[in-house]
Amino acid sequence: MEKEESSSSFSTGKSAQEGALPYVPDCYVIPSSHRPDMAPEAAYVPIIDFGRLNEGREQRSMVIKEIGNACSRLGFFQIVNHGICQSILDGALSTAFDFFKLPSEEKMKFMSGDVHRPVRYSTSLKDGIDEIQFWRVILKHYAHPLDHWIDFWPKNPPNYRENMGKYCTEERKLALELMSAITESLGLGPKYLVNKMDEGMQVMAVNCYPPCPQPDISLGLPPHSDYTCLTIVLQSSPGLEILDTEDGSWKMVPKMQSALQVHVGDHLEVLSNGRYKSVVHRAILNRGSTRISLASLHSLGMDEKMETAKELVDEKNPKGYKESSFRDFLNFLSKNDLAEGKSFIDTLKIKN
Ligand SMILES: O=C(O)CCC(=O)C(=O)O
Ligand SMILES: [Fe+2]
Repeated sequence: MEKEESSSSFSTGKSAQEGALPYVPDCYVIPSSHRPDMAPEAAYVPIIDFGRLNEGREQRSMVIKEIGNACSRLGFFQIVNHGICQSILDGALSTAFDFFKLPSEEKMKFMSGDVHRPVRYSTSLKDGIDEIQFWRVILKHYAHPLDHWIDFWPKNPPNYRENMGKYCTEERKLALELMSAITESLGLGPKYLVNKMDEGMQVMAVNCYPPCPQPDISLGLPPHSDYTCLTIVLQSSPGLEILDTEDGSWKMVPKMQSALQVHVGDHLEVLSNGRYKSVVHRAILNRGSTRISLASLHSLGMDEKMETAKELVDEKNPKGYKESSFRDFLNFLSKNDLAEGKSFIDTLKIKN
């Protein structure tokens, strides 16, 4: 595939080795200022024992406090004892690996650059002509309500729908419980968003980062925050970095067996009137092995506007954000390039 020199601030137009990996983007070199440190410092990430939420009032209120602290300090935490059994986690990761190993024709059936498509396969963020390509392939599909979407998912590998379906169902239950805990931590009560979340969207981003010959000059995913209320991620190996807003450095999220990562998304920042900030993150690469991450993106319904909770607005804390929906984000994404540093949350901020 020939690629024109991109106008993106990241692009140098250098080509990847021909023929090594057929689906890998051509143009993956990023400017030196954005290149990853190959020995990054580890992030100090809170680990929350989720099981304690249901172990009586006292334990619950301690966990809620821990979640609130993690959301306001980092916008990120890991959860253990989350109730999803290991065989479901393993099954989802292994079927994702198998999907990406399929012959290219099979995956190409889902290829699309249209961000509004409910199921799509892509070799970069958008497939636009003017953008830097990142070293990632992705299958994205809607996942809730499951019986509405599952028939659109890949039929191959043969266990994809069953394994990924089980995983998505469990993830969603967990997301609802987490959202209840989060609204409680904001003083809004556990039921504040229950109905809207019940009717909300779940998008599964199945990310695959093949081994990269030059991980020191490229990225799997550029810095971004998710548009969501929250995102829950399962990874096969480390590779996620989060931006430490205190010192402006990138820190590697340590891998913890069976843990799930929770990202505060833009819509939660809006709801909380900025008390909780969406976490800026990126994916780095390695030479040796393919990394898979399953990001389950949870938001309100397609056209349901997320607004700032009026309970969190007062004279000292005026409303800081405009309302927006998932569709508003998709429209933003179709016109803007995240790789150029465009950020959805910036478009929502009200200058007081
Ligand atoms: O690969 C990862 O760990 C991060 C994935 C991610 O940020 C996303 O899909 O939005
Ligand atoms: Fe993300």
